[in-house]
Amino acid sequence: MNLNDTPKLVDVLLVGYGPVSEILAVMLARRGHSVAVFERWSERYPLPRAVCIDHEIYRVLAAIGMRDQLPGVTHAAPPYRWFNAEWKELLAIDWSKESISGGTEVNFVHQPTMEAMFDRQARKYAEIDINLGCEVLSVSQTSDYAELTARDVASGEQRTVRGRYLIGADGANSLVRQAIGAVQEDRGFEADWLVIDVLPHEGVTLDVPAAAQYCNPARPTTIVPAGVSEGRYYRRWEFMRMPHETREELEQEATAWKLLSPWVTPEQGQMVRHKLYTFRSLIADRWRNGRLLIAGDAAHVMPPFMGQGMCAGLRDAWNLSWKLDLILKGEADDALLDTYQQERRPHASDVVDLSMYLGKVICIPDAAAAARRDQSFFDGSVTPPPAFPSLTQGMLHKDEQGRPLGAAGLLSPHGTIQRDGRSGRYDDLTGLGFTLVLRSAAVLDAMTPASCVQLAQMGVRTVYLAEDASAPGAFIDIDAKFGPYMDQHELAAMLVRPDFYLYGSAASAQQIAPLVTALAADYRQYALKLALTR
Ligand SMILES: O=C(O)/C=C/c1cccc(O)c1
Repeated sequence: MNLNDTPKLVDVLLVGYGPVSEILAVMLARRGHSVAVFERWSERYPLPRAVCIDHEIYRVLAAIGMRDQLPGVTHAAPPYRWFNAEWKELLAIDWSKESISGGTEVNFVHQPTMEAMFDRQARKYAEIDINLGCEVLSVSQTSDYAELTARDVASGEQRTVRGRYLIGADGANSLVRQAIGAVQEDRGFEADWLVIDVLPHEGVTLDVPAAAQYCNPARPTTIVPAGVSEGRYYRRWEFMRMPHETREELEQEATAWKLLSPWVTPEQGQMVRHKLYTFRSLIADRWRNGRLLIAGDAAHVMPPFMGQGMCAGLRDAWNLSWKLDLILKGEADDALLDTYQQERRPHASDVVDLSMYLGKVICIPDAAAAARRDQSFFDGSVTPPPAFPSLTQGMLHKDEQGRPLGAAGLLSPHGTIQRDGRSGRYDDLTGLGFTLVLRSAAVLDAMTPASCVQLAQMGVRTVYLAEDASAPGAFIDIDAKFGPYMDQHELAAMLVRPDFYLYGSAASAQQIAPLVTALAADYRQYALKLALTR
């Protein structure tokens, strides 16, 4: 394009090309929407940052076309254990246990390898126009479009592009966040840590804890896997900067090897990176202004101890994608996008708090304070960590005070099923729209004809658990993911949204009619015409 062309109009402009942007581009393109991405750097960021994806994100990535690639770039997490200076366990988070989505709670990834996979996926779509080496200089909007001006870093040439929406996934120093007038709320966590990744030499097995926080006040230390690439398993260490140390001292390669020496030596492995990061806790007060939105680190930054930094950003993308899809197709009102911040901000905020809780456990460089912490864990007087959040606001079945009713806002389960003579993952066999999942055929039989008609008009499919999957809508819960979940939450029915969260639930067949009526009211409020089919 040269300078004098009329600015091109695409569906969505994306600023930044990290994992959130890559995945959002794929999510939109696979629904046929045009996307233009602008990224200042012409090379991918070479250093791994995140190392974790949780079960929900694994399910999302599988659902958007990467199911077959994921096993090659992830590995199951071991239990995540927290120790004091004497290696007595303070806290254990079982990341290895079976999750409601199937597979372990957490998987470890080598971020550059996973991002290369995301990039390959994005480049399969003609709908995605990737502009690397193009720095976004300014962002603006009118009532009809969003606009950005970008400068080709190599040639200096500038161009202006328009999109119906513009998403800033442009990192912690987001230009788009400034453009929407958002202010970062600082939750007050700040600590410098040296982050080191090591690739053990071939054939070397290191004698190190599988995944641990070593809460030694003399040197708080993280020891975790760092993913797999081409069959080689990486490891990560993180060392907190002590009050008497300078950042420069800590960042020396010699210092890094000295800190690693109890665990690994140059004879055993290659140090592939070492970099000092300041872990902080920030959340933007505003995630949307008209056609401009932010996602990922632009909207929230958290300490890494819960492994949720990238997951939170990918959740933003997933939440945005089904709403943007409907709006861009003319099947929902733009007001649906208001539910993005309503849903994602409180969730991300709780994850920031949870990450800070963990950060405050380990970031104690004072021996007396650490002894008090240890004692509080041993005598049980410690405040337990907050629970992992669900959705609490937005497009959910709520009471008159705006509180979620029943199981509304929980993440739904996922598993292997049999349906229509085929066995496979539920998402692959059932599709991704609004779906009413019933506990049994008896619940289906007890539904009112009016509810069945309303559901059909809204494009909501109905499926039910059965012993025999020959009837339409019947499926066999092969690995017992759905039945036990529904029994645990006492659900006769759960109404699942396109992003796998429960819009609402019914404890009995009789409660399905008000649930369906509530969904119909939300359909009217957001002018939803038809639910997604795939
Ligand atoms: O994936 C991330 O962003 C961070 C992962 C992680 C996991 C465990 C301990 C840490 O300090 C970081």
